[in-house]
Amino acid sequence: MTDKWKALREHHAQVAGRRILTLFDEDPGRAAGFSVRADGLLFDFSKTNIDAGGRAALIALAEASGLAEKRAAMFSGKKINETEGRAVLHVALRAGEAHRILVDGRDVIPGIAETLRRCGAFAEAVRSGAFTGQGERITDVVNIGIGGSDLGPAMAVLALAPYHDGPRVHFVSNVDGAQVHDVLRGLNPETTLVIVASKTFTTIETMTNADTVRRWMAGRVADPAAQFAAVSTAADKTAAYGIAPERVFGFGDWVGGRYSVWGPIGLALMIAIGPERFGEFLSGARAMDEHFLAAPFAANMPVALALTGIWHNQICGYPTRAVLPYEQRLSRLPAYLQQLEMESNGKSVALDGSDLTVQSGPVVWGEPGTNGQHAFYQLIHQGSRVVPCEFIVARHGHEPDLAHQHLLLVANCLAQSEALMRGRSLEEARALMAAKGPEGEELERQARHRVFPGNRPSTTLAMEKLTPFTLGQVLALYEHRVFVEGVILGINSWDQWGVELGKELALALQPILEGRESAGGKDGSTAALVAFLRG
Ligand SMILES: O=P(O)(O)OC[C@H]1O[C@](O)(CO)[C@@H](O)[C@@H]1O
Repeated sequence: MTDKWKALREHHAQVAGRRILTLFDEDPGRAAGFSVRADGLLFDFSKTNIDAGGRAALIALAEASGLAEKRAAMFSGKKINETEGRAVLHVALRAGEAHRILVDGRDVIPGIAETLRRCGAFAEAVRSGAFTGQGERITDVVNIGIGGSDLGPAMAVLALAPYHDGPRVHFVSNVDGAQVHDVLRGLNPETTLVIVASKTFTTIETMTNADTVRRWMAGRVADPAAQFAAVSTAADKTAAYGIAPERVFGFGDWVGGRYSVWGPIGLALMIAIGPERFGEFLSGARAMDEHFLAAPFAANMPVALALTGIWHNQICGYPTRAVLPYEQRLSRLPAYLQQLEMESNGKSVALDGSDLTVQSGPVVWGEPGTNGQHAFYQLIHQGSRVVPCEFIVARHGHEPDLAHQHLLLVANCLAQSEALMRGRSLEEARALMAAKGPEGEELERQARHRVFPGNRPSTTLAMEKLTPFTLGQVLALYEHRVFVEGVILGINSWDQWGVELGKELALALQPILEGRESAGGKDGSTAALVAFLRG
């Protein structure tokens, strides 16, 4: 463990248990001092136990990790994905044509621009009815993909529902046939466009679902392949699958699946909201990239979000963090962030192959408010574990005639972070109960149940309104947060070897479940479950 980590731990030992509220008494300017603004976004981390000394120690840790150099390396196309020998260039997908980024001596920007133009033209053709498949205007689009080839576009289509003016868009990801069955029910094969989205074009769930949908279509249309498009890095495999090259949209292996919504994996979103709005989504991300590159660490939003994460997880030892959007249309954001954060930073081996000496990245979970308030907030307020909460809220909704409901939503969001910090003391609980009647031991017993320990940290990310631009900003903010945390932990955030073993074992279990092979070599539990579940 380096001196910087030790310094942080020592600082934490001195301030642990201190009431966050006292920091506001000591520093009336705390709310402004411990928040960061960027292009209309406000990130407030003042309701945490980070003080000036803690922030300085966190920034020193970030500086010592080589963050500035690694950030420059990522943006310039260096092969920072060391275990796979790849550059990491999702930022190139939104950089704009004025840039030049070399990978293996070749500028990747012209290819990206060309693919974006092709996607835009195809999306427009589908939206306008110029693309008719085999006869009729497309009414429904089915995106088949999983992980990064599903979560990004599925989350964003939902988030940007007010801008949705294209055909209906559906998503199939799970190998559970129930999902594809339910999605296809009610769709007309003659007016359905299928997008097979898979970076590798080998993922078993996606290819199995694609086969199922192709069979469904073949029952009604002469040439199902004419209504299939593909998004993939594997042009040879999409061709072998029979998808015409003019409907295949590629991207480089330097875009990780969970970072790929900005390119052709976003095609379903582009069809839903149109290329122009999609361009605004990219502009929002680009604005966050520029901020991330230019702002000093102390005023840098992704750095502040990441350092708050490091403080809570690796220093305070809180093993999870909750993402709580007070925005129903962001209901898939926690799932999206689960993949982004946990597939990126859920690793306990450092870049040099040694074991990490600190905790790997945290468990990320969440649900939109106010729904979560009526489900799991009980534990957040009174459970024995501390869960740092990340609130997300917008000043305005999209429904002016329901502004009173939006105001209630905002009030709830602010009330929760206030309640988490402030809590309710035993004395306050006693006074509350005394007014209701019980006395003596009964009053004491009842009061204890109504105590809130408080002093529970939270952050709030606030925006004007959830638009394509602000959604782009928010997603890029979280991407860069993951990057900064990964650099500080000294891990490779860009691979995902941890998903491989289960895939291999599932393949080996198929013939056993079919009864073609014996469960002989399996452990007792797996063999018994096979016996129970076999056909
Ligand atoms: O786009 P593909 O190649 O089908 O992969 C889907 C997902 O599977 C994973 O590789 C994990 O299994 C993710 O990283 C990825 O987003």
